Amino acid sequence: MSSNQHNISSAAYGPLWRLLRRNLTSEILHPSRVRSYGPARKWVLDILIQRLKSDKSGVGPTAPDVHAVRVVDHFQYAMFCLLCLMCFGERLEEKVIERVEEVMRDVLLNFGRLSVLALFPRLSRFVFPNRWAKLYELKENRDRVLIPLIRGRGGNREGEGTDEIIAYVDTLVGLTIPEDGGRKLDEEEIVSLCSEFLNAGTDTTSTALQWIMANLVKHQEVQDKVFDEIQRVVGDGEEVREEDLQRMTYLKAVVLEGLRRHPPGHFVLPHAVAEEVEVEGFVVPKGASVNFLVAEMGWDRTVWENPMEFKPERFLEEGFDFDITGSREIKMMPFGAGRRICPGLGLALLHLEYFVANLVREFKWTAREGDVVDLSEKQEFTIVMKHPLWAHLTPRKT
Ligand code: HEM
Repeated sequence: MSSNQHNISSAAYGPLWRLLRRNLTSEILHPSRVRSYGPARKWVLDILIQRLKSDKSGVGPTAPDVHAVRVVDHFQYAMFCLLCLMCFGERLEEKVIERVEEVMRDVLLNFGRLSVLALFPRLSRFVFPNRWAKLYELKENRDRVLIPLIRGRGGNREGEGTDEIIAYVDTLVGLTIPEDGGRKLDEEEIVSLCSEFLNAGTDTTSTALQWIMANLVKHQEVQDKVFDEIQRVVGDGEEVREEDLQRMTYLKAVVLEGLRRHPPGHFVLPHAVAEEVEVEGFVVPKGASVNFLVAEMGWDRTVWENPMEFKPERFLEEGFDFDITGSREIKMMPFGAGRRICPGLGLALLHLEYFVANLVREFKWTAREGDVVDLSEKQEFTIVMKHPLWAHLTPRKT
């Protein structure tokens, strides 16, 4: 994630940022609200399973009954669907979702190239006119697809108390800013916050999901244990539901191990130092930009035994009360730590546990014939698999 995508919320850590963060965490990411999105999760799960089943791209002539699927695009689509629903409150048509996804992806893919414009706005207009043109084009495309969705919603909150979903957009349209004369957010600000919501939660979660599933393909014994736990807890139920996940400690350990071994971001967002401070003899001046080696922390040999191994059991050893928020101690911090910690942490963990459990319940995941799962990394918006996962998906229920 990058600071520029958070142009409102991270522009200044001040009253507006606090207001927006409180709105997001209490209105949308609060556990009770997240629970109300349960039917949406099931809807998206069904879409995902359907897409995985009907993807014939890997079926060879010798194995027509077994699917080998390149899973990453399906994961991304599923996470995006779910966040679109939370953002705009509607089960949008597939075509609309694809269009929104396309423009948002374009923004992400160009991000690295365009971030220099924010550093030297005046000079860069002469040096990089084409990049400025691209920036305006991206913004126009984004506005063209997001503004109708925002206006269509109308920002009413009448759904509260009924079955209708409260969407992030509704909460933003209803927001007033006391410190700024009680004004409302303008449309541009709302577009920007919706983009942040969609971007921050899609790639991070789908990347983590891919890494975890890759490890379950590579380590069949871990996948078997996840499946045994599902059978024990859910039996023949229709779906592993949010409430079932609370009783699945091995699954939780698998997700944590995935985030430790393959954090989607190797750094947090850049942070500016508010006051000059001395840390272990080093003076860090006011205004300096600092960051944290997130991945290195999770791989630290002085903290973790055989850190490069995928071994979920390590999280079970002490009775499973691992603190991923870093409020007691910091052994890993895939979501950051402190007041800027990822506000989507709870939602992300829920989505990862929910999809891993249901995907393992639906299919046995094995490597594509002749393939070895390659865990090399590549830097994109997040740290992705250099060679995306292809897996044979054998339905467990016949
Ligand atoms: C596995 C999934 C995810 C990971 C690993 C992750 C990680 C992070 C990290 C490292 C940060 C920066 C923290 C810092 O600067 O100290 C962050 C910020 C943020 N994340 Fe997440 N995130 C994930 C999912 C989500 C989801 C699902 C959402 C919401 C829908 C979300 C919303 C945000 C927002 C809005 C920020 C910016 C917060 C601010 O400006 O203070 N993230 N995330």
